[in-house]
Amino acid sequence: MGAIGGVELKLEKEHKAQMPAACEERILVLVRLRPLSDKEIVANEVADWECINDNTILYRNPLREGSTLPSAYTFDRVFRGDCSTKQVYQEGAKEIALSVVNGINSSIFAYGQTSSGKTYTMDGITEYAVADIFDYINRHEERAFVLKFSAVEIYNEVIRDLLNSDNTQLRLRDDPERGTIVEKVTEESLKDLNHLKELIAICEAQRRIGETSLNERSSRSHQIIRLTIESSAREFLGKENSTTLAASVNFIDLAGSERASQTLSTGTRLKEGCHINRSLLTLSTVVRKLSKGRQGHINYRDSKLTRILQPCLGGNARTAIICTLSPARSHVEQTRNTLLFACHAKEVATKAQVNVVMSDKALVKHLQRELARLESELRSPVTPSSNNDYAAALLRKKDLQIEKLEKEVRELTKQRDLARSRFKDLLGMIGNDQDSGQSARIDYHNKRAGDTWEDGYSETESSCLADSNQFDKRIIKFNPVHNYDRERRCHHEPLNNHEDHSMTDENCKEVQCIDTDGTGRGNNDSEACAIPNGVSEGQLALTLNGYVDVAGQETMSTRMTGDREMNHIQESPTFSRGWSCGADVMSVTSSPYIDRKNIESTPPNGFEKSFPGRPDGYKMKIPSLNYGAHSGMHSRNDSLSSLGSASILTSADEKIPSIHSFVAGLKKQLANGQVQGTGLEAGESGRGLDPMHEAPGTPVDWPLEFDRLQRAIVELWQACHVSLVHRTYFFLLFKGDRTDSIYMEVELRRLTFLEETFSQGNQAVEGGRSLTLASSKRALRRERQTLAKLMRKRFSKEEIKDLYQKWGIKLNSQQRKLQLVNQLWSNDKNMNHVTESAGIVVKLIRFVEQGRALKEMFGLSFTPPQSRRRYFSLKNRMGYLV
Ligand SMILES: Nc1ncnc2c1ncn2[C@@H]1O[C@H](COP(=O)(O)OP(=O)(O)OP(=O)(O)O)[C@@H](O)[C@H]1O
Repeated sequence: MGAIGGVELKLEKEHKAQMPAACEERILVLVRLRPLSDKEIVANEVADWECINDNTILYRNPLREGSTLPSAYTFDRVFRGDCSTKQVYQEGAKEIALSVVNGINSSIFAYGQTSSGKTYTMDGITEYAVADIFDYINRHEERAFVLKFSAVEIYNEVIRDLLNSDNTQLRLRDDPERGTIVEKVTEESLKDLNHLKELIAICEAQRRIGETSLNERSSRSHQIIRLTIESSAREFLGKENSTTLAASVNFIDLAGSERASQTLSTGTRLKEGCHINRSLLTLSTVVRKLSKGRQGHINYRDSKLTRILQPCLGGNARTAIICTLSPARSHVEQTRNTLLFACHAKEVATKAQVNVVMSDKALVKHLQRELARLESELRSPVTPSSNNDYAAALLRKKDLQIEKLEKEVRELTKQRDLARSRFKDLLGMIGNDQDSGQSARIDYHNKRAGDTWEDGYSETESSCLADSNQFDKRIIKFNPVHNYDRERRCHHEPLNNHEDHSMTDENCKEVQCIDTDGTGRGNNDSEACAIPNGVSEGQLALTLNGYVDVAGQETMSTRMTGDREMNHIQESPTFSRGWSCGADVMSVTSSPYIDRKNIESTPPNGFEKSFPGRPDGYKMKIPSLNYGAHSGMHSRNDSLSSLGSASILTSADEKIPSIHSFVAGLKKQLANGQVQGTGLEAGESGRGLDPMHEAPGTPVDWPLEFDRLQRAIVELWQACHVSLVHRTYFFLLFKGDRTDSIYMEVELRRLTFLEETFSQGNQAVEGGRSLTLASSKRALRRERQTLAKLMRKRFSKEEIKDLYQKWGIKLNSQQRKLQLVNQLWSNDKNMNHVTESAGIVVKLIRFVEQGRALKEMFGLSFTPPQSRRRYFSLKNRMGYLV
């Protein structure tokens, strides 16, 4: 709907009936096979393609029988070589083209390899369509029409006005209402059909054409002819209730994809060919991505062509694509590429709307009416209306959430008190131990390399594990719009050259317009990595770091800043919570479910301003976990905690509210209708209200979503070569509790970022350390070796034998333990395998799950973890620690 200022506009009945507003439909895909050309006949070319009916084209090549490539392709309509352009128009493109007279944007474009017949087809289609448009105009005298004509070409990524003989380069501009527009393009008012023919002749004369060995008159540019039609009912002209239908039809004759080896291009032709192929490549990438749904970043901005065509590809337009083919055997590869493009295109949906422009008067009138309605609603708030009902329902929902939060607060307070009393007991016992001459203080940092823990886990092993997780200890920038459902790339495969936009002229020579294996990606996803407005890098930064409970000091990992502060052990036994950290996490982690626009318009933490109150003097000091190769100081807990605790980096003096004040403030805001995104003002539900349970987009069907997230994470672990210990730890801690969603999303984003970074061949440099795919692989290999060494210590001979049998390892084979460990976590698709692997790793490293306490290492919890060491040494005396 052509909305002006967000106002819904009324349509004239006649037009509304013909095309309901916002109608989603697939792109119409037509395929036109041309006959063999004279040149091809002379060269004794064979026609390998045949249209076997109106919808199917078949590849018949006796030499290729048994080939795994598809031989039949089905489309909305296919046209044989002897079909005329008029037939293609009448039976294919006409309906779409003529939508324009009803106020619906439409586009017809021809796509195909060089010399396949695009210009031949589009010339005819344009002429027939315009003739029909004039015919329509003549038959509808009750309406006044204004026609405007413009034409541009994109030549070597430069836009030129085809109605203007000077070579001025036109620029593209993004208009908030009209989308991408070509600035300063000439628009001629059309008088009649003859005038139009004259203008088309001018365009033809201006367009860049060159000779190649495949086509004497090869179009070296993409041509876009645009006809804009506005119409109003004469009866209402100049009156208040006058409305205008306004739409454009684009006739687009693309330059043809080409292989330099076939066109024998050199010099200028070769350069043109490179530009042509490059922009067609972007077009095919956009179409391919759109064909898989609109998730993720669509790289329209990678070429001028796709920027201009954006509305035709998934926007407000009806679109028909005519794919032209040569039947010649020598072109089979290009023909297949075109058909592949056509297959993707037929999956792309657009959402055309009737575009209605109101006269200023009508608009003012409409706005006045709207204002009056809103005022009257405001004056009588008790009057039941759908809005009020909605608001009431929303408030009820929020009340329930608050109740739930309060319950949680009570529960957490209880846990905190319990922890405090445990802590006191512990201190008492430490005192006793010290009195008796046995220091219970665990000075991890003074442990020497090679020391062995009482559970037999040596420092060397520990350091290996820690080392393998170095990358966990870096700062990660979130990618707020990245969709983790997007297709996974295999890091072992080379990046698809076809999508390397930095290709040289040399490799351009053989570039094909289609990404045939579908694994390629646009190279310009940088935008997707942007940090949402209003979110500081600090807030977005995660540092994966550890938690160490040292000598009975209560510390929290929820604010790992990675700075010097962490080098200290918290002096005071004050127990603190990381609520503001949690709130930050929400603001970041909720984003996979919301679109970029929402992210950008939503403050990272709607509550920060209202709850400034972390108690003065709050300072969390967390012992540094030194993983450095030189330190030689690794503790068991160091390594364990390094494996994946994710916490948000916030500024050291940030204020953290208590949960009570948070809830109280929340209630107050709700009562005042101030809470952002409560839906009262924007019609959206609960954004930012309860970060734990109502994170925007937190799925209703959590078990299903949990399963999906878990699988995505497991796959990414595998793709990023993440430490097995980390995987195990995470996997066992997060078992489907609804509140796990936060941790899972944090992890998912961390991994998505890593994968993205690795796939681009970049290194993640965080916390002063660099991490590459290769270094992760190496670290993982070392970790597997370390785990293999632990096999003997953790399992009995019989158990090991059973494991070998179960995992299909020959009892007399070499390096059996390593073979076994190499199999662990190797199948990211099989959750049974994953569970079994986790079970073995857990035993190897002797983790004991401690529920919430350990979850804290991943960033959010209010319960202090117990020291493993203390657990072992004191458990007999302190049953409640178990
Ligand atoms: N369906 C058809 N029937 C008869 N001749 C055709 C047909 N399609 C194309 N031709 C002829 O094939 C030749 C190449 O066609 P055209 O120039 O339209 O190809 P193109 O795809 O636009 O090429 P390029 O991308 O190089 O501009 C022309 O001589 C044209 O007349």
